[in-house]
Amino acid sequence: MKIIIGSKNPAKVHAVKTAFTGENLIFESLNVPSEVSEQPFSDEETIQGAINRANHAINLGNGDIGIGLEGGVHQTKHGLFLCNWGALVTVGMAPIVAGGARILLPEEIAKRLLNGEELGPVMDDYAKKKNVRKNEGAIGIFTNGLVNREEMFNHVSKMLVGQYQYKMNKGE
Ligand SMILES: O=P(O)(O)OP(=O)(O)OP(=O)(O)OC[C@H]1O[C@@H](n2cnc3c(O)ncnc32)[C@H](O)[C@@H]1O
Repeated sequence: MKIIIGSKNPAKVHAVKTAFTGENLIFESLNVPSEVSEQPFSDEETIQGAINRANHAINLGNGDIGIGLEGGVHQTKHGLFLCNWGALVTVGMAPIVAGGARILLPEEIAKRLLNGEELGPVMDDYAKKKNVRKNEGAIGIFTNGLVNREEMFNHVSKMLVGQYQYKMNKGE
């Protein structure tokens, strides 16, 4: 089975690879467009980005399964939350979607995003590190390393694969 991952971000690629079990699995990772804003600003937009990435991945890579993972933020009356979504697409099935754990972003980060900055560079600046988005992620920084981005996306990926297996077993 050929699984195409719609990103070359190592935190995402490792997260997907370790979510699948079984034999004869071939993985390929491709940079594909999300066709949403560089910084998605709602659950709706972030889900759409994940689905778009999954669709582009399966088509471009000529795979059996396409996976898209997308990071964004979502405004609530309690503040701006980090949100992450994943989508799995395969022929003959509606897209399967799953969401990741979410945490409230500090006010100083939220302000910068509301002023149009992107979370990736803002996190590097805030944490005085390079490529936070490819490593522990904002979730890793703000949970003191207890939950990192790969782990969070691995949970999302397992929820995608598990739902896919359930539907396949039921013959849906
Ligand atoms: O290489 P790709 O797959 O594009 O990965 P990405 O991290 O750049 O892209 P996402 O679409 O997942 O995230 C959208 C934006 O939010 C940033 N972002 C999202 N979650 C983040 C996190 O946990 N830590 C740091 N930046 C994050 C990210 O860097 C982008 O600027």
